[in-house]
Amino acid sequence: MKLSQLLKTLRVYQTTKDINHVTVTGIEMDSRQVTHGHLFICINGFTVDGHDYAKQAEEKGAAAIVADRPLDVSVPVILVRDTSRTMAKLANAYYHNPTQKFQLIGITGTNGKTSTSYLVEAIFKQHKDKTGLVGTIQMKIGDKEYQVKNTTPDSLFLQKHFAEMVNEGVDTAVMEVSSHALDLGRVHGADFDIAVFTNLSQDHLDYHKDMDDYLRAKSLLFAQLGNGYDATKPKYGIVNRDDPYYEAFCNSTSQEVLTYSMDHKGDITAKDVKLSASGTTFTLCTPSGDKEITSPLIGKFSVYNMLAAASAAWVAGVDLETIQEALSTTKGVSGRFEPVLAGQEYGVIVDYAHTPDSLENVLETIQSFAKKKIYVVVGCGGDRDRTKRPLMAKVAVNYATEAIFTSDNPRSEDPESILRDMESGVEEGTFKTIVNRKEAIQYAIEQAKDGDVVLIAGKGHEPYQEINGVTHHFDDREVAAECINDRTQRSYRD
Ligand SMILES: CC(=O)N[C@H]1[C@@H](OP(=O)(O)OP(=O)(O)OC[C@H]2O[C@@H](n3ccc(=O)[nH]c3=O)[C@H](O)[C@@H]2O)O[C@H](CO)[C@@H](O)[C@@H]1O[C@H](C)C(=O)N[C@@H](C)C(=O)N[C@H](CCC(=O)O)C(=O)O
Ligand SMILES: Nc1ncnc2c1ncn2[C@@H]1O[C@H](COP(=O)(O)OP(=O)(O)OP(=O)(O)O)[C@@H](O)[C@H]1O
Ligand SMILES: N[C@H](CCC[C@H](N)C(=O)O)C(=O)O
Ligand SMILES: [Mg+2]
Repeated sequence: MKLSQLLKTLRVYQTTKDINHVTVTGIEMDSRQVTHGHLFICINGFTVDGHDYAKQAEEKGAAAIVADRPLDVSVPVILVRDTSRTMAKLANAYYHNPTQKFQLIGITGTNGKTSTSYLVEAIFKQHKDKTGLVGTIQMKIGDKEYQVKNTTPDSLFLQKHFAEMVNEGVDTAVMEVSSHALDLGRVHGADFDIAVFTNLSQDHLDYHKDMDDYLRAKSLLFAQLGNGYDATKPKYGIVNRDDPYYEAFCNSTSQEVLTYSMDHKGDITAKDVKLSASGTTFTLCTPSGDKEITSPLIGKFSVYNMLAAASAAWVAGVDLETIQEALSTTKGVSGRFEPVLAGQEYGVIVDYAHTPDSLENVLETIQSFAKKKIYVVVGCGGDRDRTKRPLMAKVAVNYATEAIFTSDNPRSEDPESILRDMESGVEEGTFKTIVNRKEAIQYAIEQAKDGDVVLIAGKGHEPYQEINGVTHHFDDREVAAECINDRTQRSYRD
């Protein structure tokens, strides 16, 4: 593509050299990936400054470089104010505005994004759409799966894969939109048709200054709904009416908003909700009629996720029978309230709860059906929100018969000091600390008796544990199954 053509998408920029004859063969933000003819964009990151790699990009064949300051290179430099946002604009233009060519549903909120996204995917699959999905666990185009590093990847990765979705004939894509992504402009230029808000509670206060700042970032998804695109195309915001922050989301968009609710009046609601250890039934009430839903998903929070997904589908025009069929047959997502079944007589559940609110939701659910004792194995991630640590510890102690504090992903932090932060939220003598996660899981499983439940929280689907910058293979489900089998074998021998 001619660079001058690509730059038409920017209003304010300067070039250090004539660019009329420059053609670019791709856009790259990582100098190590640059090949001949690429346009290299310098991003000032959290770890290093991409401007320091401009020379390397030139040596590797970059045809031009986008920067926010003059550089000592001989290829043309395009000077802009904000290279991150410019990258989103350029990527969008380079891949020919892919998100205008299919329906895009964005989901934001503290908890439930991944769970809701798979429900949305299931409904649109049932509707015979070809689907795309971007989120914490993976990216999918149809049934093809791709690994992702971030819940919401950078704009370059996103636009490139949105273009692939167009080529693969995707009709509807659903994606999780993290607060980091919104704040850093990773979804800048993505043309969302429907924006869904699940809920807001404390998380990520390492990155965001305070809850107001976190809310501001989250609400950007609603703020960008329909901005700068074809005004005749309907856009909708979908908001959880029962969340204390619902008004802020309603007020963040100029588009029409629909609410879903269990406890208030809403456009889409759930009535006669029956929760049990084996699943959930409720009546889905919509402006176009009611449907009985019988779902294998467990817990009140799952009803919220189903309401959010049903609302997005309903507003997109999916018929109620299709929504009913999909919700009734869709099983849980990997690592979300996932039972470990190894023939034991006590329950073992692996769950991705890593915030105070999600931990409380999951424990409330377990408490409602647990016949006897509840053991909770939980830790908190290193290099992340420290202030949620004592709160998570408190929730665990409040609900558990025995709470076992352990390591999650300590990352670069000292595991012991993360545990001290957790312990500061609870009284001495109300918990046990076992730093090694495997030993903590083993301990809980050894205690459990017939009818008890062991919750292993925080890591869900993650197949690794990051300790001191090194990533080791570690899967809570595998470790739990090993511990159960080990105990069973010993009991045969005794
Ligand atoms: C804090 C944060 O968001 N960091 C993201 C950021 O990394 P960074 O700023 O450290 O990047 P950097 O290493 O400083 O590099 C800066 C620039 O120099 C370039 N570079 C670097 C080295 C080199 O040799 N040559 C070169 O050109 C890099 O390609 C980059 O363009 O940019 C990277 C590329 O897009 C991201 O993968 C990375 O996410 C890291 C892995 C991360 O953990 N992010 C978390 C906090 C996050 O974003 N989480 C949310 C989910 C939260 C939720 O649960 O809701 C998410 O959406 O994933
Ligand atoms: N609607 C909900 N409200 C509260 N907690 C929920 C809800 N849905 C799921 N959870 C709990 O939160 C955990 C994480 O769920 P999920 O992965 O769907 O959230 P997420 O928003 O994608 O999280 P992340 O920000 O880490 O990507 C689940 O394992 C469950 O414990
Ligand atoms: N998306 C979340 C994942 C947390 C998972 C938990 N296991 C941890 O490592 O803290 C985050 O980046 O905060
Ligand atoms: Mg997620």
